[in-house]
Amino acid sequence: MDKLVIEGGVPLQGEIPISGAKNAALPLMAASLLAPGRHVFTNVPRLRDIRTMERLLHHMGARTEHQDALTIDTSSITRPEAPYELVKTMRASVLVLGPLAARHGRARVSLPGGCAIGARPIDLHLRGLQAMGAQVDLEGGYVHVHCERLRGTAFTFDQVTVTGTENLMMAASLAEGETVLENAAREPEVVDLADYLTAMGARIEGVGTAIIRIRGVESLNPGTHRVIPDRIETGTYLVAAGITGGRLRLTHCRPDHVDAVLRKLKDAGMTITQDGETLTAEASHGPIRSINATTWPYPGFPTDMQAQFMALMTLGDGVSIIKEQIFENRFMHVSELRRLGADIVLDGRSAVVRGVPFLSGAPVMATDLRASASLVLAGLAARGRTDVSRIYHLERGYENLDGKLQAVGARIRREKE
Ligand SMILES: CC(=O)N[C@H]1[C@@H](OP(=O)(O)OP(=O)(O)OC[C@H]2O[C@@H](n3ccc(=O)[nH]c3=O)[C@H](O)[C@@H]2O)O[C@H](CO)[C@@H](O)[C@@H]1O
Ligand SMILES: C=C(OP(=O)(O)O)C(=O)O
Repeated sequence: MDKLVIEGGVPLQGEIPISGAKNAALPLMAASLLAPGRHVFTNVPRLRDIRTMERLLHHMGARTEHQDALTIDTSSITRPEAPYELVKTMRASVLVLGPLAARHGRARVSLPGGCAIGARPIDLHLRGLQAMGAQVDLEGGYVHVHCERLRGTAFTFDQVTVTGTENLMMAASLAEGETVLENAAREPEVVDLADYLTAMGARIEGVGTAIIRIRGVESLNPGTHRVIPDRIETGTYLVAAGITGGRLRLTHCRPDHVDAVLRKLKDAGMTITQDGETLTAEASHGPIRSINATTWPYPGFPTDMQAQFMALMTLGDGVSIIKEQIFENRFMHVSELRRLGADIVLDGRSAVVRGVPFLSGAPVMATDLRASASLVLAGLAARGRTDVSRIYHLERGYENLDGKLQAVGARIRREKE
């Protein structure tokens, strides 16, 4: 297994191209199950999660090829199931549930189980499918879904759920009649999925708002689609500029998708300018200002940026309170950041971060993707050497992280553990 070795203290300078969004590409890949034939996606990042979704689709009988574009041929889906071995490595596998139920009338999908950031149940996905007429049974750790053609329904989510909204939107696209989803997620990845579904022939209104209306159609056709830029990768590299005292130009991004993050980083003293699809971020000339942040569903501050923002706040000039509202246990980075010298106290769903003058390198490891990213950021700023273990988490979600950082001057390399 590889680890990342970072010699910190270099202000990063240069240009980083932003990749396509993992969390947009995964539901798009699942959507390919809705229409037999050849689906073509461009700007798909090369990541472990994308390969896992490919393996899952192969298991069902699809063929895939990832050259410049990712092509998925779903002409022959013979096994509508998602086995535990694949689902356990990637929760987003649950996104195949809606499309399989809608097109095949049956699905057998392993329950994803808990993970490092919280319990993450899928009860709302299942209740939505039941409301559309599906029979849902849990047996042997698997969800079994059976249905004739799904029926449109009115469904209100108790809680905003991104993949839940995506699953039901896909299912409703082929259902009989109209479905109204209330308290739906408004994330850009949901909008990107709706754009592709619409291109396939689906009739969807209200996407990007809390109420989505879907009028089911008899069948959909495969198409071609470009995946939106990754807003979390964008945010992570913005913090990299701020935490190292550097200046980075991020190209191929969607500045409008990172509004809440930009506001917080500007409040913290960074200068960030926008020119079309490029963001230029420069660290604060004085000390980093400590500011508070609370995570919310989009368009609020994203939970997927909480750990990286906390890394920045460890070097703030005062006290920052960071509140996590989405996941009950998304503070696994705190104990590791402390190993680098950070002063953080947890109080329920809040972290109280007292800025310190500097961080010092140390061996660290993390148990989830964004926590690992926060440790890389802290390591880039720390004095001395930081070894970040278990980088398979990072490989789930960051395309060529070490290569992109090396290109802007970071002293970062892979070594065998
Ligand atoms: C592949 C993907 O897109 N992953 C993202 C997606 O995850 P994911 O879609 O799994 O996260 P959700 O939006 O569903 O989770 C939000 C909250 O709702 C709860 N919940 C969710 C579903 C359900 O049936 N019951 C329930 O109680 C969850 O436990 C959590 O507390 O959105 C999260 C929140 O922005 C991000 O952190 C993840 O990166
Ligand atoms: C939590 C994340 O991913 P997943 O939902 O796939 O676990 C993430 O992208 O930060």
